[in-house]
Amino acid sequence: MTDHAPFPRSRPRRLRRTPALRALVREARLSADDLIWPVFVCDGEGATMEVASMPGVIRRSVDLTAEAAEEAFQAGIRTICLFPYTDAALKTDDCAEAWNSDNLSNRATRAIKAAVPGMSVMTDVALDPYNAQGHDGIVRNGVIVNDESVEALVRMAMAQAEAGADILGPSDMMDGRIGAIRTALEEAGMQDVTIMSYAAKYASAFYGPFRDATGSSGALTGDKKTYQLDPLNAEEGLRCVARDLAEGADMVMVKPGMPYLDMVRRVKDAFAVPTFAYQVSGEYAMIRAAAGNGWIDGERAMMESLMSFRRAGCDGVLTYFAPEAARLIRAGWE
Ligand SMILES: NCc1[nH]cc(CCC(=O)O)c1CC(=O)O
Repeated sequence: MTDHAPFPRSRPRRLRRTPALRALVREARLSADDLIWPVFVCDGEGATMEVASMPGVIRRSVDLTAEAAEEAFQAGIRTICLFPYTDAALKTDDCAEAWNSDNLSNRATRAIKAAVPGMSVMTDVALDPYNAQGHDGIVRNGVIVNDESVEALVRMAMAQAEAGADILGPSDMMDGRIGAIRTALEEAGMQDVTIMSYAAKYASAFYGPFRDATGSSGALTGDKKTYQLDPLNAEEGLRCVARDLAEGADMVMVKPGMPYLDMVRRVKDAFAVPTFAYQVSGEYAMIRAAAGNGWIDGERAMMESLMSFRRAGCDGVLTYFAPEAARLIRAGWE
């Protein structure tokens, strides 16, 4: 970096004086193209359910999800990510509902692709919505077994790809799943399906409201520390990113978002690949709760948080704020 001239030759405030000058030297931009909207899908028709710990977020039945996708598309959102709220009766130890071609997530994928062909659909590859044990992998005698879980994840991923998913998002953190899914896609002639790997995914308290939203918090026994990363480990996160890229991931993700922006920057600098972050449910809940209490300006805090992802090096962000932020961007937010 070049040294700047000493004061008063250098007066950095010169470039901050007017909106035009500030815009001229702005380094990063936030556009609706950078936003991926995670949505919760529930059973029924014309049905909505509120999520208590995520004010403003609702679960929608498949028909209303397709409608919401259409509206979001009008606002500029071009990728949507599906999470099913699965009936407890469909949760089993073998997680078979995960690869049912007519499960909620696959029905929603087809409905969205039919209603809004230009919308990219991303799906979640992990067994937790379908697992009686609430874990992302199959549990045998209290142990989350890796290789058997990977086989199940491959079946799940293939069902999602067949339903028309554009982006598969393995969020399970089992070893070897990216390679196994990539191989299966190639063998099935579905070589154009993309994979966004949840590569550096940490064992986080910030997922709490999400587990309520998908109904997996009740089922979960214990924690996810044997497969999700230790929050203190940065190098291990980088190794996971390297591994997932070597196995065939097209894009990688860091998760959660705001407490892990250092990881975003390190991943982007080290690998120079499409890099994403997930601003998770707990981050959303914090901003909403503080805003709801009048303690912060919710709109400005939302936009600033999203801009911080871009500054840190993210190509895009998964955020529950996506439609709201897209509308503000449309309206000329600076
Ligand atoms: N495979 C589970 C999954 N996929 C996305 C999230 C969290 C998203 C959020 O908190 O918004 C989780 C939760 C978890 O790992 O327990």
